[in-house]
Amino acid sequence: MRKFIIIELLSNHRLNLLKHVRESEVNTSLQQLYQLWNKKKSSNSDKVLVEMKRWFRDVTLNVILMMVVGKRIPNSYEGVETVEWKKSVDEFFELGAKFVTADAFPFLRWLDIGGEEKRMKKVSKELDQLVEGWLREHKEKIAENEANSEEDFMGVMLTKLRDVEEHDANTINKATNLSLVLGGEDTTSITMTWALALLLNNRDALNKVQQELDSHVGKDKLLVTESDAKNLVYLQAIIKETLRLYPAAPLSVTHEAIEDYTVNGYNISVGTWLIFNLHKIHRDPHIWTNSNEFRPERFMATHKDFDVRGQNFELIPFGSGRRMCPGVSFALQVLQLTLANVLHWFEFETPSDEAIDMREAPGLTSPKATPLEVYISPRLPTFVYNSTS
Ligand code: HEM
Repeated sequence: MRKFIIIELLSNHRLNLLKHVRESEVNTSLQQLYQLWNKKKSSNSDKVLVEMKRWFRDVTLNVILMMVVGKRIPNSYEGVETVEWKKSVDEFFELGAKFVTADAFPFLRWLDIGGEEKRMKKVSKELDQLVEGWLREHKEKIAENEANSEEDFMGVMLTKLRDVEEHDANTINKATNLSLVLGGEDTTSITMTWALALLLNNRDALNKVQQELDSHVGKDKLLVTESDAKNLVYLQAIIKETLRLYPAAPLSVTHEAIEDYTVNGYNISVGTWLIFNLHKIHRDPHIWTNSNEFRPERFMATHKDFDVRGQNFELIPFGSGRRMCPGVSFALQVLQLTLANVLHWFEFETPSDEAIDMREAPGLTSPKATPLEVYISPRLPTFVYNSTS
């Protein structure tokens, strides 16, 4: 399934073919944000308060949903949540990060202390019903018009799994598409939320990236394209520094040893769970000077040749090796394109010019975590927003 996903969806070749989806979704979301600003601005102030965490989440979800199941969701950053199933997704992540007694003491599992297993079963059912609905719609669409069947990944999978027994084919299709939505949405949008929060606390870096945009793109051009974004080296350094300080999966994904082996002098026996503390590795003071500070410049000087694709073990926000994140290229494209555009289109300010308390974790998706509410105002001349290209 990993190979299939990479070949059919996440390879550089496939991603290039889907460039228009990313550019169009980012453009639509920016237009909506601009319209929101236009509607809410007052005669005494051109600043409008927006919940950017929700905006980042909506744009990421729309890019992924369009590619995977050919769907979009309505905006939620204007106030109320518009899609009921996001609550199930939030609960999924909350439960995934929870310490469950039975993980450490399996013999206590039958007691389900804290009731987490019961909640997990409930969430799993809700998410299954969601993706079941998408699958049903796809089948109905194909029954009406076979020609449209391969417009998105779920459609491609339906064709490829034609010869597999129906119950198994449905399970494989639902599980694969759900794992893509769950694996890609939260991680990518959290990283953008952290990046903006870090930039708001480091105004020099914010000014510098906007200057880079002005010199490479120019204030008379509305949309930053993916080919423009490739040349924004300071923005890329900001993304790496954000992924270093706030890896979206700080403890990565738990691995289980499938055989006995020795690593670095430690004997690991079969069945052992291995949890990678990426947060700690990324802040190792022996590797990173001023390891807790946000210094994107390090990726243009001392760590110029470091990338995040699993080759430099000191920086592995996407993991490394044969189970590393297959969505790395796609995630980097979405991060670069969305951040480049939103920083090009708008000025940002925190309410009452206060620094954001990073311990309050604006990046977390949990409904209890702090939203990232900031003032936005346009930074390009009005005629540019009114132009269509
Ligand atoms: C900033 C964005 C992202 C980060 C930081 C991230 C990070 C990770 C990490 C740390 C792992 C575990 C690697 C390991 O087990 O060693 C992982 C696995 C995975 N990621 Fe991502 N990811 C991101 C975006 C995405 C996207 C956009 C997708 C798909 C559209 C995706 C799909 C997956 C899948 C399917 C796996 C499981 C792979 C396997 O078990 O073989 N991720 N990701």
